[in-house]
Amino acid sequence: MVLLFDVGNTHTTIALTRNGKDFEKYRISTSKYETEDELYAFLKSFFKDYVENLPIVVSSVVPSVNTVFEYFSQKYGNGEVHFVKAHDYDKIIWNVHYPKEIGADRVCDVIAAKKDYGDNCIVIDYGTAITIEVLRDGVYEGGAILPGFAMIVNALFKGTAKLPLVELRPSPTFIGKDTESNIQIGAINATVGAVKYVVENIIKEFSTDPKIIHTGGQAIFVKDIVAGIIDKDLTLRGMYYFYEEKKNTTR
Ligand SMILES: Nc1ncnc2c1ncn2[C@@H]1O[C@H](COP(=O)(O)OP(=O)(O)O)[C@@H](O)[C@H]1O
Ligand SMILES: CC(C)(COP(=O)(O)O)[C@@H](O)C(=O)NCCC(=O)O
Ligand SMILES: [K+]
Repeated sequence: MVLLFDVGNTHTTIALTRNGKDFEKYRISTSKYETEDELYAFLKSFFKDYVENLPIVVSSVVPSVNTVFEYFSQKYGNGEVHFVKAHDYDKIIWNVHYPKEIGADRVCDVIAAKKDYGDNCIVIDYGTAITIEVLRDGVYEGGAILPGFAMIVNALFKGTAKLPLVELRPSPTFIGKDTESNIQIGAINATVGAVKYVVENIIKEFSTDPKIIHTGGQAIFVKDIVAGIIDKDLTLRGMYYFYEEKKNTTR
């Protein structure tokens, strides 16, 4: 058994798995824990199974909480904590200027895409920010970062006197008849359009058609709009594969 912590800027997904395929998972706000005891209290309220004395894997894009996992591992784990980093995974060539700066969530998405979908993939992860990963002939070539849907809605809310926060869902029409639909078109429909535009231009750089995989908490918004498949557990599987590789290379 291994405990996975996928720490994003909005949510932390906590998952227990023994095989990297089946996950018992729970989602908490990343802002809701600051100590290992608070984190442990969440786990004890969620998991019926024994979660003590386990190795933990952390994919974190929020450096300020990383020490919580060090303490957690010492006090409640088996002392083994693996932080996902591109430069600690040499089964993929990270063909970018600074591999160390690639977000851990992006690293996990790429590791899982390569293992589960092959050497030519484009992965889009819809969260606080929207990330796009390019895996071409088995090499990670980089990608793009866009503001997440909620970030755009929040920016319009904070940057204006009258615009409200609206429900995060695409508008069924492209001519808004009220403020809410006007904002949804601009923040969600238009952002999906931006993703489609970037992906179309990335595909031109491939000699073979890449697989398109959508993941992240808000991937559901592109269902039936953007080609490709939705794979909710991609990041978690990437974390597990990272852990497996770390265990194999340290034997
Ligand atoms: N069970 C859920 N409860 C609340 N929000 C959810 C849930 N599932 C998906 N979401 C959506 O996922 C978003 C967070 O996506 P996520 O990929 O976890 O972001 P990040 O990794 O940047 O923290 C939330 O803002 C919400 O819109
Ligand atoms: C782009 C991100 C903020 C996305 O994180 P998330 O939306 O999951 O909170 C994260 O991948 C990150 O902090 N990346 C570091 C910069 C880079 O990947 O180039
Ligand atoms: K993410």
